[in-house]
Amino acid sequence: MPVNPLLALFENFEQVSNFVQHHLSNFIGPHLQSSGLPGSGSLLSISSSTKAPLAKTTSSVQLGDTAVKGKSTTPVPKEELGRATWTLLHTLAAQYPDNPTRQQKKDVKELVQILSRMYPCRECADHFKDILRANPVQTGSHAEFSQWLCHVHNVVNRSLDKPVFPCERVDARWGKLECEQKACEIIGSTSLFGKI
Ligand SMILES: Cc1cc2nc3c(=O)[nH]c(=O)nc-3n(C[C@H](O)[C@H](O)[C@H](O)COP(=O)(O)OP(=O)(O)OC[C@H]3O[C@@H](n4cnc5c(N)ncnc54)[C@H](O)[C@@H]3O)c2cc1C
Repeated sequence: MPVNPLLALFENFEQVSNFVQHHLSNFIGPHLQSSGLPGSGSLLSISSSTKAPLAKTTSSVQLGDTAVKGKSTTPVPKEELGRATWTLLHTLAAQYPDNPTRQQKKDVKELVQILSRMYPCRECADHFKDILRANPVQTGSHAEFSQWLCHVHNVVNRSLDKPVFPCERVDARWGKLECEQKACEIIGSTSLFGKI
């Protein structure tokens, strides 16, 4: 029986997506979905355009023999993707421990490298690769990682003629998630599992 090439494409996409989700879940933990992000309307926000409309969805899209329910039909704008990605990275940095384990340092480095290869905006990914070459990721502690991230975000800001963010205020802008009983603590934290 002939194989539908679209099905093969979807299977590949699903594998990549699962891989990225697996890496991200190492940092965010299983409770992110039920938590709100703090500070999204913060006074320290330097952007005036944070309310991009969400991509439209349809209840059912016909693709050959396959019905894909609830999938987005509108491409995500570069700006929206950027805001979502920075939110993920800064929130992760806010939760990154003062004394990370070796595994956590390795994971965060890998995550950043994977982003620079797989970020779904080619121009941005290539730009980010150059930035990483000049600014290797700093993972020694919460302060190191969040300041490094603020710095590289500012490098991108400058290249886009956006205002530079004052990095001494990064902890005020990007707080930790509010979760009961340390439920948002990233997996592998020294306090939960001991040092690796
Ligand atoms: C890795 C990466 C590379 C990108 N490269 C490109 C590119 O080459 N070309 C392109 O057009 N777009 C690129 N983008 C998208 C771009 O950076 C913005 O996300 C997008 O233009 C939307 O900008 P924004 O003004 O809404 O705020 P964003 O830059 O998305 O920032 C979101 C919020 O973060 C806060 N913030 C801003 N700067 C900092 C900082 N330094 N530290 C901490 N918090 C801060 C502000 O409150 C701001 O509202 C890239 C995004 C990422 C994640």
